Amino acid sequence: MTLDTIFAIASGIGRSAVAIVRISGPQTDAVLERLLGGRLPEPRRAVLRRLRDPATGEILDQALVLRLPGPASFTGEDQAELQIHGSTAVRTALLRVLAAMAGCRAAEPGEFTRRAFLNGRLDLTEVEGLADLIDAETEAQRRQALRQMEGAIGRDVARWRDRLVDALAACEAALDFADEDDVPDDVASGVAAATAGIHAEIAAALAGAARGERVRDGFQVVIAGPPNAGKSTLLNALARRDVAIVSPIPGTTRDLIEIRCDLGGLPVVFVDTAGLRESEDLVEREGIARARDRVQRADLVLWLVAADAEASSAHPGASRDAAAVETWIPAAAGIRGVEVLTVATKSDLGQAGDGSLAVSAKTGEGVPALIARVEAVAAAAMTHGSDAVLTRERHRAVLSSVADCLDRAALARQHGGIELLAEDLRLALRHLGRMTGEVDVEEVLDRIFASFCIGK
Ligand SMILES: Nc1nc2c(ncn2[C@@H]2O[C@H](COP(=O)(O)OP(=O)(O)OP(=O)(O)O)[C@@H](O)[C@H]2O)c(=O)[nH]1
Ligand SMILES: [K+]
Ligand SMILES: [Mg+2]
Repeated sequence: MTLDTIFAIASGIGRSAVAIVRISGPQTDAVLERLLGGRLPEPRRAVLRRLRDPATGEILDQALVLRLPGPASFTGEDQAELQIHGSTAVRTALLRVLAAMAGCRAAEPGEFTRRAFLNGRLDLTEVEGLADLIDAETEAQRRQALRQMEGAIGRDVARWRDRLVDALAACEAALDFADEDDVPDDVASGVAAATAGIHAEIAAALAGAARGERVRDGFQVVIAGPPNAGKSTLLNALARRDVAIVSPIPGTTRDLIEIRCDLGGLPVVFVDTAGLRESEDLVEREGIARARDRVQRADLVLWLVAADAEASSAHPGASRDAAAVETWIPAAAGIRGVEVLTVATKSDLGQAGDGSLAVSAKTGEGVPALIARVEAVAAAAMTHGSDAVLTRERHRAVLSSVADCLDRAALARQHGGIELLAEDLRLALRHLGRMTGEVDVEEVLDRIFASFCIGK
């Protein structure tokens, strides 16, 4: 099977001073020869050359040309990179000429990385780390993605794998030599010690998984409270732009509105929600249902109570005293098991209850203090202890299956035979192989590569 040679602009869309065109595949040198009119540059040395349309001889551009022969390239194949001028006209002309060359075609999103994976240059977790690094918006995300791209997960998986393979080999040796089905004592205790050790390490990794996922997806702060508490006004103040509609009419907001922020290098997502109250309006009820759902999945809820709460409260008989309102409303709204920070809004209109943060989105008073509080809570949740290793739900699912197999292996050792024990260890190894992509995972691959941009 001969592979196509693929090409793509790797430097993003739109006009720029310089654009980078990447080429990878068996025809790379032939393509370069034709574009340069003979004489290939030395490997890994940047040279300034003219690019020509081989069909007409017309000069397309001057480019910095880099030839990167495989297998020591990103994809593992012969590769080249052309730094051209980043105008639409130059890009279009070069892409047209490349597309016309035999065996060449435009790359699919993530196709360079897919080839790197298939050629063993990256394992699946490193591919994920690379995808996250390209998407990283904050320092915490950059650090975490870089660690993963450099093989942090792969190294743990390799250690667990080695020890499982040893344990399995001991079982199989015992199977070959024992006359009966019982596990010889010395083999059994050695295998038990190994699997218990691996199990403990996997449990520790799983315990830190939520932290890693939070860094990747952002710490979720949901702004909730009764209608007209000033939720949308606060979101706009945090975003410093007019994201959400504000009005004196209670029940203005229906959709969830998200903004992503960088608080001291940590990714934080603020979500504005529909005011919580009983409503007959079909659309508002749907908005309230979405708000409740989002509140339950929040890392932190900002419960907003207005200084003029009585006027806007949805609850008949609500106390005029803001302090009393704040103590019963989050629980009355069914918020449980989620960290809640009560915020007294519209402080320009009156006195807030004691103990709560007072803000006025109108004057800006108290907003920096609120941001500092949120940042402190987010920092405690995301940077506590050692750096997290697992960063995706996929990792958690794979390692949970491995842990289940090890639990079964422990039972097999006590109650079953060595055959069963060996089978559970084999299964554990198979599951572990899904983590790094050694075991066939086409569906996972398609999902991961589809999220890449073109040219990577
Ligand atoms: N004086 C004053 N008025 C405010 C402040 N924040 C909001 N308001 C006013 O309060 C009213 C309601 O504000 P919104 O931001 O729409 O309130 P909300 O909580 O999003 O309301 P719903 O989306 O309907 O649940 C508007 O008239 C705002 O101008 C504030 O800090 N001070
Ligand atoms: K409103
Ligand atoms: Mg609103």
